[in-house]
Amino acid sequence: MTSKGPEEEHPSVTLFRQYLRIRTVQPKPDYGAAVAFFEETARQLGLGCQKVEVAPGYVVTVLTWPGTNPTLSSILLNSHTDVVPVFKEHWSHDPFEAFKDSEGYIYARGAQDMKCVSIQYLEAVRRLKVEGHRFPRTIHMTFVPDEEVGGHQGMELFVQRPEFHALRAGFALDEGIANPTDAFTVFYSERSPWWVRVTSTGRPGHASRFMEDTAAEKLHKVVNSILAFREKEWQRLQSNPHLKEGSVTSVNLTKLEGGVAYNVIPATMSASFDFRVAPDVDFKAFEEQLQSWCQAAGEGVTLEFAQKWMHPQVTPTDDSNPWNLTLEPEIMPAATDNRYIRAVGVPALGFSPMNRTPVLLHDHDERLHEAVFLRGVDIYTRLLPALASVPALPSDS
Ligand SMILES: CSCC[C@H](NC=O)C(=O)O
Ligand SMILES: [Zn+2]
Ligand SMILES: [Zn+2]
Repeated sequence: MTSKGPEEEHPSVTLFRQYLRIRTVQPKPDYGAAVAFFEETARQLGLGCQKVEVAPGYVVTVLTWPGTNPTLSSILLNSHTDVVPVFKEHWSHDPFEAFKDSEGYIYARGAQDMKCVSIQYLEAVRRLKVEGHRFPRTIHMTFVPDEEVGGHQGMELFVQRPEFHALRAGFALDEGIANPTDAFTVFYSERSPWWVRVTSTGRPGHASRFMEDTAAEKLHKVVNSILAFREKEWQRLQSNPHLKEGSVTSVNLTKLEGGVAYNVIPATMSASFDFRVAPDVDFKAFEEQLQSWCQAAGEGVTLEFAQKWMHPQVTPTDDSNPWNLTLEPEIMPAATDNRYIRAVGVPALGFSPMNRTPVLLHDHDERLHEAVFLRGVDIYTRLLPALASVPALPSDS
């Protein structure tokens, strides 16, 4: 892959790098600067711009390119504006400088997840508008806050608002994940996040004694049961080449809490788990399984949910592939705002046009090659006319 010198950088790459420099990093994202950036871009592109404050300080920016047939439902292009924190000392370059190396790799938090996609949507629309096109269906681009921490102050609230329903979205696109091969991955469903805290209570006392019924022993049993389940799912994934990561249920032990001193047996200890439940799992039976592992550990072991998504949806896909790209349909291993969009009945796919790219979302040295970025703009420039020209469907009336 070749790249141009800085003096002849493609303007779409320059805009991408400008956006990457806005510090929308959790836990204190500069959302004001991002909203101002999209307002200014809307002005330049001649697009309608609406701001919807879904919670105090949490604004969804909607940029609209009206279609020629207002009776048709619209195409929704969604992207989140926040990015995850960095461990700066592990980066080769400042993650908020959008440094481009001599080969053309752009280093920045958000380069893959998912500031690239936001700018690709905008640049594809810019090109199509400059070329004088109009399409029957309206294209809305939504730029939403808060995805990286669960979307509770972002898309989860937005889909319940009258402003969302007024968009009349008939089909949506949101983020996917890079693919290191020549193929592009398209996500048609997601695993459901269940965040579970198991709390064990037992007899306290002097830690020099063989006390019976301690919180730690019982917690240990539950941890063992859950980690044995993890191993079973891992083996199932490893042994079947047809299964992808999103098709099995994953779990990780992510927190252990409790205790006050070396020589005091604590009365309470807890373990927190991040489960990602595959869409074909019987949720009721799975919850009962969790409960029975707690009961089997002994008295006083309970569980609570900090997050429990119960509406897994699958967006139907068929073999028609108007994009002429090699596509690999998969279930998203992580959770994105697409789950909220699908839950209100809008078919949605997760797609970030990055092939031949290592998966670096949330990682150190997150980066994207400018040529891959620009090819993504080309892809949307071909995809959007196809989507926005789909003739009337039964669901449109
Ligand atoms: C479950 S709410 C958190 C959402 C988050 N999304 C992206 O990484 C995730 O952990 O999948
Ligand atoms: Zn993301
Ligand atoms: Zn993310």
